[in-house]
Amino acid sequence: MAFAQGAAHCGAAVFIRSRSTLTSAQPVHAPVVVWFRDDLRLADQPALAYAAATGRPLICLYVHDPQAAGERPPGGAARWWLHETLRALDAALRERGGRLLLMQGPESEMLEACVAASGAAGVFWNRRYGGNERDADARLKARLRARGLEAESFNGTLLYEPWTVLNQSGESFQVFTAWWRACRRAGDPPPPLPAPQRWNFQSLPARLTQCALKLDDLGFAPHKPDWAGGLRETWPAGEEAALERLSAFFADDFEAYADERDAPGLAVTSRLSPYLRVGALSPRQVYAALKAAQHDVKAGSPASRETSAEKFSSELGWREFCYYQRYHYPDLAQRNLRPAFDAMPWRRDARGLRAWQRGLTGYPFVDAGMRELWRTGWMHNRVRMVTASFATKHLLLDWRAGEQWFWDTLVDADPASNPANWQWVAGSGVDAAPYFRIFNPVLQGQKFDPRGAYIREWVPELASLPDRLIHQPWKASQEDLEAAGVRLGVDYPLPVVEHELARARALEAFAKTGKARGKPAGRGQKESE
Ligand SMILES: Cc1cc2nc3c(=O)[nH]c(=O)nc-3n(C[C@H](O)[C@H](O)[C@H](O)COP(=O)(O)OP(=O)(O)OC[C@H]3O[C@@H](n4cnc5c(N)ncnc54)[C@H](O)[C@@H]3O)c2cc1C
Repeated sequence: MAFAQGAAHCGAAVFIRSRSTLTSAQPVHAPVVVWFRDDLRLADQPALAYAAATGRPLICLYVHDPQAAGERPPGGAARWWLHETLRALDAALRERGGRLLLMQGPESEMLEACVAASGAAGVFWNRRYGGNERDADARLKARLRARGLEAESFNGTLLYEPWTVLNQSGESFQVFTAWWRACRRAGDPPPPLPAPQRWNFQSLPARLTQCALKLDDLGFAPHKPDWAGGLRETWPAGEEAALERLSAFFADDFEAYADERDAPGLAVTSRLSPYLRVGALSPRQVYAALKAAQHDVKAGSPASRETSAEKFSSELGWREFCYYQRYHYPDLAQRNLRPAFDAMPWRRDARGLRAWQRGLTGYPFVDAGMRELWRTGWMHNRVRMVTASFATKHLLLDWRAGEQWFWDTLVDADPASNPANWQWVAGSGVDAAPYFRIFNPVLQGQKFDPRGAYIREWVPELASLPDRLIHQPWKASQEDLEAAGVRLGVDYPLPVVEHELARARALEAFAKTGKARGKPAGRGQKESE
């Protein structure tokens, strides 16, 4: 903490000393600043491409602001992932003769300090979509422009800007299918931009290097204890790793995607979400790869390619729709989008919450998911739905409690996709699953993991149970349990709640919310900065 304060102070001092240079005309050799945020890559990075095209020397900046624009700071797993991705970006820039300048402190103060100390002629960034972030970016852009600097923002995160797709009344869409159809009618997004061919970096003045931090100083990586072993084994970081994952998915798994994407034990989904989250990869790059695969005869039969392409592009669509919601409902992570849910009698159940978090609910499919999450920082989508349903319906926990746990433990924890999906599962969101659709965790497991491969991997204490019992060990006879070496209630818990009772309790609670189904109230349509 002392270090952070020191860095902030250092930045402010530089800013004040150099303020006068900002008002004069910028000399031709003045550098430009690329402010990296959720776009930690070199290719299809519109702000970087624009900056490089000016021909001016580049300063590549990343600012860690623990309270960035009043938004929620990243959770533990996301911080580790950010650390690794920043390291990879810095290495990529160094290979090209530059570096990533790291600063810590209030972000607009740090940015203006960087501008002042370097005499920069312009600042370029890709947009963010949180309400506070957009307001902060708009203010910053106005301040920089008022001082005669060029300040420009770009779309580096989405296929379709959220204010461009509205219904016939000029309002935001509430239903995914109608919204996605409208997006598709708008045509394909532009193709991805290549990484700059020529690199010209500004050598950093001493005033700036004094304020620069080392990556380890940000404190993103765990030390004592180092709990990130499972994350490290699972996720190679950076743009190169992201592009490899992208190619591997389309070469190996794409054809099976439509049929097998719901089976967590088969691992055919792309696993691109962590890379998309930090922008090591852009959605336009993914979309372009999808289009190429659709026409690639090596990617399977035409029919399977078509259905896989349809499914996969609609999943990318869901990502976009989550951002659309974040844009139109800036308090997506805090407020029930359907006000009727304000009357929901959520339970305060610390024991239940803890059992769920630790993967000890007694429902093997749920527990496998929660343990996969804890170990790898990721969970398969089907299992995310089942575990979130279990938390909000079987345990009647407020969706915000579950969302917060995912926020802390997911490497892909996303300010749009996480709350939007939690509200979808809970029933409180836009175009949400009806609350009365309550997943049966046993049937879900039997359907999507029929041989129990996924459970055997993540709940090894049950590995020797036969397939017919692995989803419901409480139905096993004493003989079966002994043969499998399981002592129920000792090696593995009995269910924390009985399914039918939990279901009835959830429906009764839901009835208390009344039938009111108000239209979610959003904020006006205004472009992002
Ligand atoms: C309760 C819950 C919480 C979630 N939290 C997050 C989160 O914090 N961050 C996150 O990226 N995703 C989240 N998701 C969505 C989804 O589970 C993940 O995006 C997906 O599992 C990532 O795996 P993949 O890359 O292999 O997906 P694929 O099936 O290969 O899909 C390709 C891409 O499409 C996007 N996508 C797929 N499904 C969804 C979806 N339902 N919503 C939004 N985008 C989607 C992702 O960017 C994904 O990488 C959540 C889902 C649920 C049910």
